[in-house]
Amino acid sequence: MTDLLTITGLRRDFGSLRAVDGFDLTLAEGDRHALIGCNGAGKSTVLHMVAGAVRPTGGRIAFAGTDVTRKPAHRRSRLGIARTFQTPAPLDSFTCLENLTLAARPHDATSRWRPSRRRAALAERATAQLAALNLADRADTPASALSHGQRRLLEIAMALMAGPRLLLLDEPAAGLTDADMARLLECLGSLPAELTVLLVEHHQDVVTAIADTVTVLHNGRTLTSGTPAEIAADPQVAEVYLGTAA
Ligand SMILES: Nc1ncnc2c1ncn2[C@@H]1O[C@H](COP(=O)(O)OP(=O)(O)OP(=O)(O)O)[C@@H](O)[C@H]1O
Repeated sequence: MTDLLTITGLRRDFGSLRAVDGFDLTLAEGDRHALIGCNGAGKSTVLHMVAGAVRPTGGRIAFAGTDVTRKPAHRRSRLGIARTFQTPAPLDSFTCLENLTLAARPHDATSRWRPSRRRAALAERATAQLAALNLADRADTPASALSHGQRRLLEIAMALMAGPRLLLLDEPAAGLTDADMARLLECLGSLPAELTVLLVEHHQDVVTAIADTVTVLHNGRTLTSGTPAEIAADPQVAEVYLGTAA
């Protein structure tokens, strides 16, 4: 497998606070990696820097052989990086189908087609994406009428409409009911094998189900990394979560 994402010495200061302090990570095509750690460890800041929403203070991010450290979010998105947010962000007054076709527009490879053919092709892809996430019966429902769990799934579907190579998921399981969690796990379990996923998540069940490898962040630095089973058995990690680590 070739490396898709290489993060080297990544740093971010907010005033005098060093939120991310020399973070390294390499992901190959198809890797499923989780970032875990206590509140304020720096997980979301790493994700924001990979997405291009927060500018690093130092370090380098390379994606598919291109240095993207200073590239704006929309350029990274065109290169194949898609993300979801801690709070789902679909457009409330638009239907699920409309949200999906809008999400695909900037990445639409059919732009030279006649408008009617183009619309039909996009709608077909969007319908297939909704079906893949068990939302087929919600195609014409406004996003505002969805449950919190369905909005999370819709947001993932929107990210997938861009045809990404790297999917960044920021706490996809936050606030979900058990039933919604089961749907989310099903959805994440059926993502294309070649799609690389970098996940920030507090729910251990989700991390164990999705991730092959895990990095534990503590005070902006990597405390340790390993398989979910290795991390679950690591006493250092337990210390961090119990608040007894330095
Ligand atoms: N825009 C910002 N301005 C100032 N400080 C920030 C900003 N964003 C994050 N921080 C600080 O940086 C540190 C890391 O925050 P971050 O959100 O990355 O942590 P996290 O590990 O994702 O936490 P959580 O699990 O609570 O989401 C925290 O101390 C946070 O308060």
